[in-house]
Amino acid sequence: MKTRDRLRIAMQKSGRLTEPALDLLNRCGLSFRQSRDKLFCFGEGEPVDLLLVRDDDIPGLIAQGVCDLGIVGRNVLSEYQLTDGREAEPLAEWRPLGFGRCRLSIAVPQEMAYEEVGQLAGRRIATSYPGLLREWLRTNGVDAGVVTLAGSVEIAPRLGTADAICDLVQSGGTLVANHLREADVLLESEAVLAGPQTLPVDERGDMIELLLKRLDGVMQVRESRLLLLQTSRSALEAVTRLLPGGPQPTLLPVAGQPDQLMLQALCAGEVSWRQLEEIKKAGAREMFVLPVEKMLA
Ligand SMILES: Nc1ncnc2c1ncn2[C@@H]1O[C@H](COP(=O)(O)OP(=O)(O)OP(=O)(O)O)[C@@H](O)[C@H]1O
Ligand SMILES: O=P(O)(O)OC[C@H]1O[C@H](OP(=O)(O)OP(=O)(O)O)[C@H](O)[C@@H]1O
Ligand SMILES: [Mg+2]
Repeated sequence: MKTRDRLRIAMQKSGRLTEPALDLLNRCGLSFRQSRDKLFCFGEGEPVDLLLVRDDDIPGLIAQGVCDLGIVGRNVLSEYQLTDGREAEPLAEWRPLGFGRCRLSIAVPQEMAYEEVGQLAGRRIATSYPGLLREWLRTNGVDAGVVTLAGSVEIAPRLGTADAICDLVQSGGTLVANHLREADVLLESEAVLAGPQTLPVDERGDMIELLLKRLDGVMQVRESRLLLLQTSRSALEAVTRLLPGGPQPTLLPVAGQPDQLMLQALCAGEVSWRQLEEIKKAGAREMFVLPVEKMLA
């Protein structure tokens, strides 16, 4: 295949992962002009374009070299490796992306007793993930029937076409609505940045490295908060002891108030109202919690 000089990333055209994936790429400094047919988006600043496709097609497009990277659920990537991509070189999960979190689980009718996986022996399990299900049954030494369905898997037990299902669960609402309960978890999933094991040794490889660095920065600051407060020097020790984890705070003098200090601390996660109230009780005032937009260490 002719090598391309622009990086091409595959992502879901329309679905749960579309918005958060675009948002993440924007935060990495990438912006796109959408083409009229909406299948191809031309990157405006950097030489990075998007291909908008069904999520199921993403691993195959990477394996064929049509795209260099893809944003796809781990569930879809793993299923591909165990089925259509069995013969191909395995793809790599370059980064977990922290959205599209769900799990692939076995669910059984509410009235069915389920203590352990052995009870599935001889039963029929409906799923859209036959590769992952067969692999899990094999590692657990259970011989069960696998009924492959493209969708609406949760209705199969009621229709009598299966005894249990293996499907994605997030809140559990779909299971409850269908009188099913979660019995076992096969896979914890989230959206991942997928790509080949080895990066191309050209400008695209350099661009991928740059993108991974920006992505790491974005992921790091996403949860971070900058805490600003004022404290007297005498209360400094008590206030510092209560600060949420993170690097050492920075202290700045306050003009005209020699006994006062301005403290600036980067916190690894949310700062709750309760934490703020405790820090205030220890002697701090003028407190601000700010989201962090970009960070370059
Ligand atoms: N209820 C959920 N909550 C959170 N993430 C989910 C949920 N269901 C699925 N996901 C994740 O989001 C991915 C995309 O889900 P979506 O329902 O949009 O896919 P789809 O219907 O297969 O779309 P496509 O038309 O692209 O094939 C799933 O593969 C999974 O990784
Ligand atoms: O545990 P829950 O929060 O209910 O989420 C789980 C449901 O979400 C997904 O379906 P989706 O809503 O995308 O519908 P679809 O697969 O029928 O398009 C998945 O296939 C489950 O059915
Ligand atoms: Mg799909």
